[in-house]
Amino acid sequence: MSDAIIEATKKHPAPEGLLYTYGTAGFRTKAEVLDSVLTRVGLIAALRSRALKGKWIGVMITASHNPPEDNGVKLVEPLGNMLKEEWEVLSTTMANKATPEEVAQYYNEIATKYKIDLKEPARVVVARDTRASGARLLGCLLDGLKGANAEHKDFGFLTTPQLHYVVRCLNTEGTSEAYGEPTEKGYYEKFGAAFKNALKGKKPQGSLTVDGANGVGGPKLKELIKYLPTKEEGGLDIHVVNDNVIKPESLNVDCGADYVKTNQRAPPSSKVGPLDRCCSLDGDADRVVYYFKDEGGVFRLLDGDRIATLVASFLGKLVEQSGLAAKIKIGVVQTAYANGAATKYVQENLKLRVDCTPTGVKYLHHAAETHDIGVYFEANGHGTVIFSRSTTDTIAEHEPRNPGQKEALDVLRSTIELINQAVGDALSDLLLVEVVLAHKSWGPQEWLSTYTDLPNKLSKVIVGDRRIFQTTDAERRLVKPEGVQKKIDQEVQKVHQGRSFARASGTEDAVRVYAEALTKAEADDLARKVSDIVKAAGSM
Ligand SMILES: CC(=O)N[C@H]1[C@@H](OP(=O)(O)O)O[C@H](CO)[C@@H](O)[C@@H]1O
Ligand SMILES: [Mg+2]
Repeated sequence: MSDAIIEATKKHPAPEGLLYTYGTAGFRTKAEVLDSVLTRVGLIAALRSRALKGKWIGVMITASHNPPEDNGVKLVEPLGNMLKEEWEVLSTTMANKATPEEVAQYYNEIATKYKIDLKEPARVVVARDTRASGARLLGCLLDGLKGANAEHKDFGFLTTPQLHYVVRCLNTEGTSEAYGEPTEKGYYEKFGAAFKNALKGKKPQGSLTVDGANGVGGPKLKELIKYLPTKEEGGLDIHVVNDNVIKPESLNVDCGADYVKTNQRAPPSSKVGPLDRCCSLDGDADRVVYYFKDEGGVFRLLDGDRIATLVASFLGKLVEQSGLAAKIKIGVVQTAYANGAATKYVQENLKLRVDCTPTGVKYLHHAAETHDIGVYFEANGHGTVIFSRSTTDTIAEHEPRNPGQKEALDVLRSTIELINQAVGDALSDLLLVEVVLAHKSWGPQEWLSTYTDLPNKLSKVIVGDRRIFQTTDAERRLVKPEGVQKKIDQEVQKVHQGRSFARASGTEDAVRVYAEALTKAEADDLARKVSDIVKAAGSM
């Protein structure tokens, strides 16, 4: 075995002087320096599968919303969750081993430490987004899998959530927890049918224009549309734009969820009329944000916070109408980037509990698991809803007492089917939003009117070493460098309804500064002041 591993690793030598980290979203950097990482990720995936007695492990090659020249890779656990943290550390160490011999030695060390039987089968399922470098990197990964004598299935192009779906299906096939058919077609069939059932005869109003960020989401959505009821059948009128995957250099350029959320504007190519619903996916279709032009022609954003509040209120009502309010409690999980107005709305109007976690889906997902129904979304549009096992059982077994309860219960059950519980999924999320809007007979303006966002600003500050910025309280306060938080507090107090925090990014070499206040001018000014404080502290 060691010889095969040495051979595979030799084919893709690690560039000198680079340090790789398995961060919040796996390994992610310029594609040209990722070959060696992919081969080693293949080895880790094989070990992880063997450690779990041959369960299927997923490997997704993507750099999400990053520019076209970047790429990345992340591992998926058997039920579609993010990689266990302990294994993130092993992956980082493996990626940074200098020589093929050291790689092979470390492979064996991991096997010894975790008592992994190297004769166990290893099963790995692979997919990628539409980046030009994907094919080459896939080759590097397959070399690693071959070196570790792992069996693999290559699904070609998939969205990240589709891969998570397939992994979960493969590992639950034939059990009482079976999630669906472990194929791309199975995904479309499952979510297509759930959409139709969850609509329950309600007809979506108007049309929806979906910006595919020129990534894998566009063509996959077009495929999904074939499984949805047509407009004539009472379905949704969907238009897909920015779906040019033939030109991978256009990926995420002047389009996509990150562009819209960060710039707080529609893609320049957008041509829709007032009150037309639009949404943008990111490069691997695990994020979605909605927006529209109001009657005065002003751009209005409906971000992840909005999706969370919309969905939480809908589910809350269904639970109540089904007669289950006493048994099932809903919680909402946010990060510090959630708009203060959204947090207040959930607590005061929806009367639901809000938890705040550090940035990164794994933290949100984990916190959401403590609720009967956990609704979690990052403000940037990444999120989903998860139902505890006992909640799913309660809903499945509940006997409705009257036609009203039955009606609500039917919708609730189909809605559960419509949600990709493995991971935040832009395609499933957008169908969910459409179902909720159809049931409420709401257009985007009604959705927007639920509360008013506080004006806000997100900035990036480049510093010498971002690791000196250490936080507490779900990243809302700095503990180091000393004295910096006090200076931030002083600035926050000077503006109306001010809130601001600074934290080191987990995916970029920068410190992010967020500020919100009663007026846009105050929010911008606060962001500038706090950025100056961070810059000064970072250059000491
Ligand atoms: C403010 C922001 O949007 N941060 C993003 C970004 O994390 P940073 O650690 O802030 O770089 O990338 C993460 C991975 O995609 C995503 O989970 C998170 O929401
Ligand atoms: Mg993404």
